[in-house]
Amino acid sequence: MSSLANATDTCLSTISLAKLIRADPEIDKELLAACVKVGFFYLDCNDYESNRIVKEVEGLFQATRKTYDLPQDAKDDWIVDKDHGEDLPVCGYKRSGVSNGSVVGKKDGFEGIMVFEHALKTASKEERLAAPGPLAEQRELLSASIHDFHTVGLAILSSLSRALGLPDGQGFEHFHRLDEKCTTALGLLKYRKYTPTDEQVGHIAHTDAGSLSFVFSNIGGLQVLMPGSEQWSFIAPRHGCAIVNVGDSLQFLAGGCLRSSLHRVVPHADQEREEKYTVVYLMRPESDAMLKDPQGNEWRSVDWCNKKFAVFRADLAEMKLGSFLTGREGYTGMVTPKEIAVEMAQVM
Ligand SMILES: O=C(O)CCC(=O)C(=O)O
Ligand SMILES: [Fe+2]
Repeated sequence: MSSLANATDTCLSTISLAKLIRADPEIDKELLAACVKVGFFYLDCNDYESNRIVKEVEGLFQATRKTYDLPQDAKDDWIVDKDHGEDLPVCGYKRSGVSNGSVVGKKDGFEGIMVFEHALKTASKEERLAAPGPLAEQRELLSASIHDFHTVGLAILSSLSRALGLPDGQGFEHFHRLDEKCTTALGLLKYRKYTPTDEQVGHIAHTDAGSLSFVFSNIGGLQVLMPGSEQWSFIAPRHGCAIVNVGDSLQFLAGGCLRSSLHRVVPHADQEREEKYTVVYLMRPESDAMLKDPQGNEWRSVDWCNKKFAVFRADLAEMKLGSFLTGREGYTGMVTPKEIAVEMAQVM
């Protein structure tokens, strides 16, 4: 269906974080337009508080690289392969290749670590953080950056609520109160270097379960299916900018008027030379927030997240049932190895 052969870098709106935090009136309209049309935008963090977030993200990349350089055994100690119960661990790890990937017949090509916001906040300060060494050593950085991302997320949610004219007290931010129990997590991902014979490649096409995702990567590979087309386009990483997207929960809270966009990660020419690392803040509503999907079914926020994870882990036949994964009935948005070969040959 889709062809990588025509894939190009897409052009997204850029929102200034400094203006957003100042609640500049222009921003409300710009942000709403971006979230209605594409559901993806760049958030330029370079102009905010002497680059605080940019520096934090650099620190997180360093800690991520160190963590993935640990021996496999040390990472396996943190494996989590089950639903989010009521009490989340501080940290969970998944190996590469445990789910379906973005290429037909291949498994996923990334290792992932999730650091859960609520568990991190409530963890005993007297004890060492229950996380791999390089992350436990960076507890302050993890806490500070997660706090900053939450603040930025609330500013986006308030801006969208203003732009939509939601009554006072009913804005999206009220479903994301600081300190309430939630499945919000900081994801630290490492994608394998790409070789055509590798059986583990990319990240399957999906919409995000939560409200807002903030993605930072060293190299390309992330693609969005542009609304109203069958064209997948690369979203190039930009220094100091988060690539922000709307997830299912916010789409549901907004009654469908904000777009939870379909995206995936496929090999990019840069990935033949180096591994792709991603730092992603996955902001999700409070666990007890109630959501209504497009079919009118009601979900507790935590149950919607768990449903998505179960689909991620399922075999292909089960994945295709319903529209949980991609928002489209039976659609998996996979590419063929041939399409990748054509794309790579064009770029070289
Ligand atoms: O690694 C990326 O570029 C995207 C990651 C992503 O889509 C996710 O974690 O939900
Ligand atoms: Fe995603």
